[in-house]
Amino acid sequence: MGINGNLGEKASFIDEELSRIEEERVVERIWTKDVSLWKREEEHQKIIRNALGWLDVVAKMRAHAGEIEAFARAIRDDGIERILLLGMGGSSLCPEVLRRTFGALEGWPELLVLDSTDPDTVANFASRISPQSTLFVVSSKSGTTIEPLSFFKFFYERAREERGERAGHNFIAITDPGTPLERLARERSFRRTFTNPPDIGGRYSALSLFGLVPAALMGLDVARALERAEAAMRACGPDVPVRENPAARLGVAMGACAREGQDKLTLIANGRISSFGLWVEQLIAESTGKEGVGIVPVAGEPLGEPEDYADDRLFVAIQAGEPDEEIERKLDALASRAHPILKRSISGAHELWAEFFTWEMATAIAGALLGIDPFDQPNVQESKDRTAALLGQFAETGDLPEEEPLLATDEVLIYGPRSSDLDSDDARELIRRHLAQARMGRDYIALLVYLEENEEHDALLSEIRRHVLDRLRVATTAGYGPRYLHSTGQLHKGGPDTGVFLLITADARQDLPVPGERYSFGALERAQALGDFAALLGRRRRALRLHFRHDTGGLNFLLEAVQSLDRTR
Ligand SMILES: O=P(O)(O)OC[C@H]1O[C@H](O)[C@H](O)[C@@H](O)[C@@H]1O
Repeated sequence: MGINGNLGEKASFIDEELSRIEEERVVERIWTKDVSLWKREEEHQKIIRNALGWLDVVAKMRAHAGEIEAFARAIRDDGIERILLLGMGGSSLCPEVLRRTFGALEGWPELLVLDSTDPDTVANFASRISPQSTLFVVSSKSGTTIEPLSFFKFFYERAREERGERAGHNFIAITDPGTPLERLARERSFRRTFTNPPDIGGRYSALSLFGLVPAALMGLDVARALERAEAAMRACGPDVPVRENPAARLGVAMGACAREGQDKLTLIANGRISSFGLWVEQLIAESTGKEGVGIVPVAGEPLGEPEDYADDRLFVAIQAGEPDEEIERKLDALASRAHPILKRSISGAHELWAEFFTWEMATAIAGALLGIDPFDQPNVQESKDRTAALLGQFAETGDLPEEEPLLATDEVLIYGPRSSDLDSDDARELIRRHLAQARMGRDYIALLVYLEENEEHDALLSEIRRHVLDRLRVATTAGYGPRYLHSTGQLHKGGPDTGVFLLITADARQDLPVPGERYSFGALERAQALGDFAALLGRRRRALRLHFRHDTGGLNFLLEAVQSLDRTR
C-alpha cells in the first residue's frame, strides 16, 4: 500500500516541506503526543491533549476484539435481522461507509444507518424494519446530539408498542463514559452500553468502538480489521523516513497545496470503496476548516477532462483491487497538464481499515502545516444555537419564522440577502447570477440539500455538478442536511470565504412526531436548514435558499438553470 503520483510543478516545493517536517521531527512528535506541534495557547492544548487517543486506540481495542465479536454472535443467534444505527457525523459516517462498501453479509444482520431528520427518510427506515427483529444502536460520543436522541425517542416508542417494558432489550448504546446517553441506557434497561475511551474526537473514532461495534454486528472480522490498522500504524511509525511514510506524504501534499491555493482536495475512489469520501469529508473539513483557512474536500464529483479544471485542485485517487481504466486514463490526462495527483492503491476493500488510520495521521500533519487545531470544531455550534432558538419559537407559536422571499413563483420560493446583483424576477436567472459569483480557480459551490437521500436525487445532484464543472470550471460539493452540518458545515462557516452556497428545501410530503417533544421531524429538519442558512448569512457568506413546492421537481428545476449557465471558458 504505497503512495505515489505526479505532483507536477508542486513536486519540489512538497519535497522541501517533507525535509522540513523531517528536521522538525513532526511525525515523532505526533507519536509522543507533543501538543505544542499544533498550538501554543493553553485552551487549545487542553483540547488537543484530550484528543490524541486515536494514536493508541488500536492496542486498546485489541483487548476488546474477542468480547465485541462474541456480543455480535449472540445478537445474530438471537434472530436479529437488522441493525439500525442512529447517529451523526463521527458516530455514523464510518458505519455508513462500511455498509455501502460491504453490503449485507451472508448469515449476518443487515446494517442500516439513519442520520437524517427528513420525515420521508425516517418513515422509510421505519417501514423497512420490525422492532422485534432489530437491534437499535444509539451512537453518540457526547450523548447529547439532538438527532440521535430524537431517533431514539421515535424508535423506542415503536419498540414499546410491540415489546412493552422489554423494549430496552433491543437497544444498545455507544458513548463516552458519564454521558446523558449512558444514563438513559441504564434507565431504559438497554441490552448493553459500550463506553469508548473519551480522548478520541468523533471524526478520529473509526478504529474505536464507534466503528468496530457496528462492524462486528454486520459480520466483519474485527481482529483482522485491527491487524490491518496496525500495519498502517507501522508504515507511518516514528522511525520510518518521512518520504516512505504514506501519511507524511499525503499530509504534506494536502497542507502544502492548500497553502499554495490548491485547496480543493478532489478524492477519487473506485468501485466498492466509492463512498469512502463521505468519511474523509468530515475528517478533512472539520479538522482543517477554521480560522479562515482550510482544505475543501471534494468527494463524489464526476471526474472530468483537464480542461474542466482550474488550478485549484489536488487530486487524490484511491483504487482498491484492479484499477478502473477510465479513471486511469483521465488521471494520466490530468497529469500531462501538470495537475498535482497522488495515487494510492490498496489490495481490496478490507484495506479501508488501514486507510482510516493513514488519513487521520495525514490530517493531523496537514493541520500542523496550516497552523490550526485539527481537533476542535469551533463553528459547528453556530448553526446548532440558531436551530435551538428556532425550535424554541416553534414550541411557543407552532410555526417557524420565515423571512420575506426575494422571489416567489409557483414552483419555488427564493430566500437570500437583498442585493442588486441578485435582482431578477426570473427564478432560473436569479440562481444563475448567484452561481456565477463563484470565481474560477478560487471558489467552490456547495449544494446543501434537505431532501430524502435516494438514487433519483443522487443522480440529479451528480448531473448538476457535472454541468457546473462544464460551464464554470468551479469545484462543487454536495451534502444532505443535516448530515453535512456535522461534517463540511464547520468548513463552510469557519474556513475561507470561498463558498457559494445553495440550500435546497422543499414542502414535506409527510411529517412524523418526535415522541415527548414539541417539535416534529419536519419542524426539526426545517429548523436545521433555517439555522444553518442564518449562520451562513450571519458570516456574510454568499448563500441562497431555494424552497421548492415539490422535492424532485425542484432538483430538475435547478438542473435546467445550470444547463443554461454561460460558459466561462
Ligand atoms: O457523537 P456525537 O457526540 O453525537 O457527535 C456527532 C457529531 O456532532 C457534532 O456536530 C460534531 O461537529 C461532529 O464532529 C460529531 O461527530
